[in-house]
Amino acid sequence: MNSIGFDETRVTPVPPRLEVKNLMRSFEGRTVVNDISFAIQPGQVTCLLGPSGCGKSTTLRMIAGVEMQDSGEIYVDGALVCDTIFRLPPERREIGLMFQDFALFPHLSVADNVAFGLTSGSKAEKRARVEELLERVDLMRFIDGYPHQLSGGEQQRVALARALAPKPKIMLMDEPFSGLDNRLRDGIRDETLNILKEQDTAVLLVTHEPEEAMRMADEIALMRDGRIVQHGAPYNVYTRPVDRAALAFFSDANVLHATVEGALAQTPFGQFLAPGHPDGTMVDIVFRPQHVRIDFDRGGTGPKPTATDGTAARGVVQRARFMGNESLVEFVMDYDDSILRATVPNVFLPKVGTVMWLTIRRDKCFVFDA
Ligand SMILES: Nc1ncnc2c1ncn2[C@@H]1O[C@H](COP(=O)(O)OP(=O)(O)OP(=O)(O)O)[C@@H](O)[C@H]1O
Repeated sequence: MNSIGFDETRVTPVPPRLEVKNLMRSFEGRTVVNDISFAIQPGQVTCLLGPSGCGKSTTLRMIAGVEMQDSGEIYVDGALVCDTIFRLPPERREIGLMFQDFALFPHLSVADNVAFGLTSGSKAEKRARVEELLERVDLMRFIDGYPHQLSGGEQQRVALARALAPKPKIMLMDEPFSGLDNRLRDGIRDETLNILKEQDTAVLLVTHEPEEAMRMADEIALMRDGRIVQHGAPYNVYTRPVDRAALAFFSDANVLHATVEGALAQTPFGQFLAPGHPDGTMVDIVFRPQHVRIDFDRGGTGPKPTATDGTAARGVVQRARFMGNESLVEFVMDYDDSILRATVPNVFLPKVGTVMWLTIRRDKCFVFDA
């Protein structure tokens, strides 16, 4: 009982719109989806992000009902949709699908394509729903046209309208924007997201592109070898990676190798705290190129050591490239001839062979078991 006499323990929690529990799937003795669990709320976008072959599409196909799991359960609004005994057919799951090849029916008009999934309602009601959706995706002028008369982006918007027509509770999207050219993609991504949020649809988006996941997701589930290795808000997944591979999936990564002595790792950039790593173990100190600071050589010395940046180490410019918003400078380091990369905002293109001193932002480094 709380202070206003309300018994919070008797409130039934609202179940997630989509919940999957312990999904498993093997092909020919190889486990490709390994104990996947997650939940998505209405209006929330979760991205399954991972390299090719890690099991993203298989997970999505099991939720859609076109692939059967070996074990595990799928729930929609708290109701069981599929386990190893019970299986609701795909068309009764109230799930919409969008894929890269959005496969509109070429012989059907735009209106008939959008109406395709509408099974109930009178002819007039169906027509009204089609018009409402085509208005929403700004394609009313094409209502009587055919797919071949539309650009890739317009076809994609028709596919979205078609998927939304039966008012699905959940939208499953498998790399839906990868067939579009860059100029179109950002606009269509944002517009699609606005519409799905507006309709309170729970969205599961599969992608192998970190930028797409960061741009679209409320939550990212990072997958590797059939497992979710990290799950959280994009900011947390990016800034607190669980391991070196998770960090390197989002950006270029520099690595220093060191051995731990007395909970400290000694490196050419000074000491790093390595709590929890026993003495004698090898660790990788990993950091992104944007967290490397560059200083000019001052008669054979670099900047003085500081608590935040540690000791400077000397390197020689091997390559410098202008990348648009930033410049990428590659150094061969004096201490072991390894390569370190630094990015600098705007234009900074030092000549090959220039001697410089590098320091690393200590608070942006991660110490992982090697
Ligand atoms: N029907 C099948 N029979 C045999 N192996 C399969 C089958 N479907 C998928 N696989 C294998 O399962 C693994 C995971 O495939 P899946 O399509 O889920 O990966 P993905 O992460 O979506 O990759 P991509 O981004 O390339 O589509 C792959 O190695 C694939 O070859």
